[in-house]
Amino acid sequence: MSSIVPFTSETPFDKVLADIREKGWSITDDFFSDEMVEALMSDISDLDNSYMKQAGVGRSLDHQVALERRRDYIRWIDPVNPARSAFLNAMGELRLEFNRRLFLGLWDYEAHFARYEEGAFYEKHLDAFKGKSNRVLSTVLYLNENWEEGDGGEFVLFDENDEHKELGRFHPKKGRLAVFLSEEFPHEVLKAKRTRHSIAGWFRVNNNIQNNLDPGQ
Ligand SMILES: O=C(O)CCC(=O)C(=O)O
Ligand SMILES: [Fe+2]
Repeated sequence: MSSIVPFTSETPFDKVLADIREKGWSITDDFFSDEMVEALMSDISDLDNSYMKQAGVGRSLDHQVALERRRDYIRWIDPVNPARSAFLNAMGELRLEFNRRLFLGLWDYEAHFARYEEGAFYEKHLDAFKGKSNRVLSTVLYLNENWEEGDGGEFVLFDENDEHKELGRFHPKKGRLAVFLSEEFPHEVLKAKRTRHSIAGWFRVNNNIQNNLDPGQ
């Protein structure tokens, strides 16, 4: 076990759970302790692009790199050091809370670091298509110190019933956590004007689609 204290609040999950129950999405600042977010940021900052891969779109055999649609570098997270272990454990606790209090039956959680270099973006998309994916809830934790107006890279969330109606634009600022229903909410990442770091993740159910447990992308 690591010695990183993940949360500062005594009741870290309440707001996220209430938001998801009421509207299906949540933006929460300071969900994790500064210590946790800073450990994750220093971890990803040390990763050279050559240890990451150009992200693609589509799953499994349909998977392809599509630079006109997204331009981030990713690295999947395994519990190989204290920061990554603490993060996966904390998200595991959140998973259990979702199951206890909202009966979502979430089976596991997968996540990757993402790096958007200057000029990178991710066009509007859904993280899961109905009946085609095990992804139920998407999460994005932002790691960037001092993100300012003009730095671009906003996360834009759209209405579940009208993909042209914006629900909000959010800076990818340090410690901010976005959570939303993967099949319901279109979203995009606007062009970043400086390097932008985050951790994107998905809580999944075990639908056993085509005898495959949703292979990582
Ligand atoms: O980084 C973000 O704000 C969103 C990333 C995203 O939509 C994804 O990786 O699927
Ligand atoms: Fe997404």
